[in-house]
Amino acid sequence: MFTKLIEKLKKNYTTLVFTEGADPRILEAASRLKREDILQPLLIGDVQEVRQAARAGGFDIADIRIVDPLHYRRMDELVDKMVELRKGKLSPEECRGLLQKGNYFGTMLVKLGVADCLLGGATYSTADTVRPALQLIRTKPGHRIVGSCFILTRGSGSSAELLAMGDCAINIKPDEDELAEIAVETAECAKLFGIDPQVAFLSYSTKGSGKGEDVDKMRRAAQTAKQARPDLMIEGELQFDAAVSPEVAQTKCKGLPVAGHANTFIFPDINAGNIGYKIAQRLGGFEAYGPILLGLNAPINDLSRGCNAEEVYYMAIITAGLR
Ligand SMILES: CC(C)(COP(=O)(O)OP(=O)(O)OC[C@H]1O[C@@H](n2cnc3c(N)ncnc32)[C@H](O)[C@@H]1OP(=O)(O)O)[C@@H](O)C(=O)NCCC(=O)NCCS
Ligand SMILES: CC(=O)OP(=O)(O)O
Repeated sequence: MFTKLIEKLKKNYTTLVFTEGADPRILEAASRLKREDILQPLLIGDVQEVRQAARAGGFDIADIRIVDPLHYRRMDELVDKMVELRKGKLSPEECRGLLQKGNYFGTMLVKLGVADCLLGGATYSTADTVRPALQLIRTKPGHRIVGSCFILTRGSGSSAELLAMGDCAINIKPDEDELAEIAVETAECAKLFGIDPQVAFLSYSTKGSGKGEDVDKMRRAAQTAKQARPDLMIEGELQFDAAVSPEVAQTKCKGLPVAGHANTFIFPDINAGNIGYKIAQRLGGFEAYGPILLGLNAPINDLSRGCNAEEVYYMAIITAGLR
C-alpha cells in the first residue's frame, strides 16, 4: 500500500514538520524517515530537550533540523502574517502568544512555505491540532468543510482487506450536504489507496426499516451524494450488517449493488464514527491510518494520541505523499 507513495517521496525533497519534536514516538519515526531518505523531518521543540529525548531513546537525529519557536528569527514575520490571516480576530500579542506553541507555529511554517506539510497530534488533541489549520490554512477552493477519513487495513499481500471510514474525527454533527461532501472526499481518498469505493451511508435503519430524523438525514445525504457524483457507487441508508454481509443484504434489501459489499463507510456523526473505527482497530485487528484530513488547503494531518512510532512513520508518508 505504501510502496508507490514512498517511491514518489524519494524523488522529491519534502519537508514535514512534526509539532511534538521531543515525543519518543515522533523521534523514532523521524529518525527512520531520515535514515531511509523518504523525507526531511523538521522537529519543533526546545533543542536541548529534543536532543536529550533522542539520546534517551537511542534515536539518531544528527541530520534533522530542530526549531524552537522561542528562538525563531522570523517570528515577527509569522506574527504579522497571522494577524493578517485572522482578520481582526486576534491582536499581535495574542498571535505571538499562540505562536510559542508547536501547533500554531508549525502551521504557520507550512503557510509561509518553510515546510511542505505537517503532522501533529501525538500529544495535542485533535481539536488543538486541527484548529490552527482550520483558522490559518482553511478549506480548498470549492469545498464547504474540512472533513476526515481513516484507511483501515487487515492482512497483507493480495488478500489484504482495505476499508475507508469517514468522518470519525472532525465534524461533530455534519448536516446532509456536509455528509455528502465527506462521502465524495472519502471515496476519492479511498481510490488513492487502491480501494474501488462502494460507499454506504450508515444508520440504524435499512431503506426505511426504521424511522427518525437521523434516518432521513442519511437517506437524503446519500441521494445528494449520488446526484453530485453519479459515477460513484453509493447507497443509503443502510445498517452496518446490510452494508457488509451479502446474506443480510439479501434479506434486508435484496438487489442493491452496494449492499453486502460496502468498503467505504460514512457515519452519521462523530460519536458513531470515532467509536466505530476504534472498534475495528482495537477488536477487529485492523491497522488504522488517519485521521487523513480532507478538503484542507495544505497537507496537514492529525494522529491519535494512542499512536505508536510505526503509525507515525506511515502517517508521515501519507501526509507528504498525498500532497
Ligand atoms: C474541529 C474543531 C476543533 C473545530 O471547532 P472549534 O475549535 O470550536 O473551532 P471554531 O468553531 O472556533 O472554528 C475555528 C475556525 O475554523 C472554521 N471551521 C470549524 N470547523 C470547520 C470545518 N469542519 N471545516 C472548515 N472550517 C471549519 C470555523 O469557521 C472558524 O473559522 P473562523 O475562526 O475564521 O471564523 C471541532 O469541530 C472539534 O472539536 N471537532 C471534534 C474533534 C475531536 O474531538 N475529535 C475526536 C478525536 S479524533
Ligand atoms: C483520532 C482520534 O480519536 O484521536 P485521539 O485518540 O487523539 O482522540
